[in-house]
Amino acid sequence: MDSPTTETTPPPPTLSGPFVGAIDEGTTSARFIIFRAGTDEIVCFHQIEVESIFQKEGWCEQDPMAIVNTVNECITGACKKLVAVGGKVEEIITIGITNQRESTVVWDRNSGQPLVNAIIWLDNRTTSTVEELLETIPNNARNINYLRPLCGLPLSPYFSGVKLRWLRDNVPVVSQAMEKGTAMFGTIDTWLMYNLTGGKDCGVHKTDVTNASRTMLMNIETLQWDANLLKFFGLPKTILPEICSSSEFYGSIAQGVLQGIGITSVLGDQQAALVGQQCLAKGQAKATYGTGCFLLYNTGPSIVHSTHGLLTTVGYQLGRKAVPFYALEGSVSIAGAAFNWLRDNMNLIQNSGQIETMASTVDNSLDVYFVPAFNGLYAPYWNQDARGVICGLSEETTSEHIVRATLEAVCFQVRDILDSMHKDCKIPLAKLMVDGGMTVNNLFLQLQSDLVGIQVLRAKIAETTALGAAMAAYKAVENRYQMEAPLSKSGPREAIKPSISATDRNLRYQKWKMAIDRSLNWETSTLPQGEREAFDGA
Ligand SMILES: Nc1ncnc2c1ncn2[C@@H]1O[C@H](COP(=O)(O)OP(=O)(O)O)[C@@H](O)[C@H]1O
Ligand SMILES: O=P(O)(O)OC[C@H](O)CO
Repeated sequence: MDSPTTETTPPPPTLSGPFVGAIDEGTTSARFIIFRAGTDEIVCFHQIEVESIFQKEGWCEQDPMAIVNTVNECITGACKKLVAVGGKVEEIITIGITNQRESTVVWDRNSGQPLVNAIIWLDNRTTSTVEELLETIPNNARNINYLRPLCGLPLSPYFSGVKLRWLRDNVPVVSQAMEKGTAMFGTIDTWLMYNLTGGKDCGVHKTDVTNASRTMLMNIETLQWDANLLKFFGLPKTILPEICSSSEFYGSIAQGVLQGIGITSVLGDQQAALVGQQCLAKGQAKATYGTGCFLLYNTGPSIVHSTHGLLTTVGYQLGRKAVPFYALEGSVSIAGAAFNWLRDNMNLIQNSGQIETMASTVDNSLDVYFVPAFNGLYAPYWNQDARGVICGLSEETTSEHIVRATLEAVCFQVRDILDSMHKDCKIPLAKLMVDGGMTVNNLFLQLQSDLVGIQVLRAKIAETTALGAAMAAYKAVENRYQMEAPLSKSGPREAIKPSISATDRNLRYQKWKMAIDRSLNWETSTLPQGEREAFDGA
């Protein structure tokens, strides 16, 4: 007789660790991504958009508590997904943080509550602060590069020190707290870490060298807060976090699903992408295309001071005793953000999925050039008074041409930066590693390769920023981990090669430069004297 069969439910799936988590708090969205440790394999992730608040023209803020709550929701969401695919949260051995840089938070030491909304890096309210600071430069020099030898950066509304000075001058609750010693300052990494490690009760107040290098307050050589820079900006040292390396133990998570797990890396998002792209040797470069676009060129342990409008920044320092690696950076403030504008303000597109389809229906941009200098132009121009222009419109121009010209605008801005990098470093780049939200767009990558005339190599995973933070976090807990070793078994990166002639490329670039000329100094431009008088008299 056959033995009776018993109905059994299949065992739940199992997925063994160890895992490493990475918080990626970007300008547009926050995400928590869980990787299999030491690889680029994403086990699961959870992503939520973060709302920006535009109170006045040129202002851009976010609610600091909303940032913390969104990150906590992402952590909870991703951990649930981990369990659903058979993994165990206890096997997450460590986590890293990567973040939108320069965005500035000030909070109260006693309550742990923010004193104002976070001023986001894109925010342009501080143009007048820059003007006032320029007036204080000796010999009436008004030189935006005056502080470069100390901090590697030009004076610009972009950086946290300028935003902090604006808060000191314009928000009494902040200036009073600074005077009383109850104010605490942090970029988004610091604010998140403070909250994750216990807030007002026991939250740690730390940052890493990459984020600190974007404040204009850190000395680029000593990697410590600089007394002369603090004096220039009129800011007290008591508000500043402790500067640490990018890969070490910062503190443990105080509550929630990850309670007790250590935070062992912090990197600004662009530096994290440099690590995630494994651009770990001098001479390697990457471009990340998200809200903005940022090209980082690894200059190894040497500090290269740009004479062509690039920034000198810390690339990473992977351990307390590790040698810091530096980078030259070309920053473009409006890249993917130009498509948000086409969608939200112009109604030219409904979603980002349409961009490639629309731009592909036309063979070229019909000589339309779009300079999206909404908040001035960053590298290499550093012209805070530039404003956006669209040139070359004709009766034949359609939405499709404008969408295509918007893609090309990002490509031309990258050409501007590559030209500066070539001048500063002398060696032309043979290829460019690319990543970020815009790189899902195949047409865009072809245009990028065509308009700069070099090979473009698409990253194997889109989340290189989070990957860089995960790699640095794992390095802090696993001595044997080699960051240069292959991360995955999948084949080589996809290479996109130029398909237009150098003559065509250069002609189009000259037209771009003409469009740039029309956008520069727009905000402060006035009519020539004679014409103004005629107008006033009319
Ligand atoms: N297919 C696409 N073509 C062009 N741009 C895109 C496409 N998909 C997304 N984007 C742009 O990429 C940006 C989002 O990229 P992401 O890397 O997530 O940004 P961030 O890290 O700044 O939050 C948005 O500004 C969006 O407009
Ligand atoms: O939000 P992203 O990815 O465009 O990055 C923002 C930069 O860190 C600003 O410097």
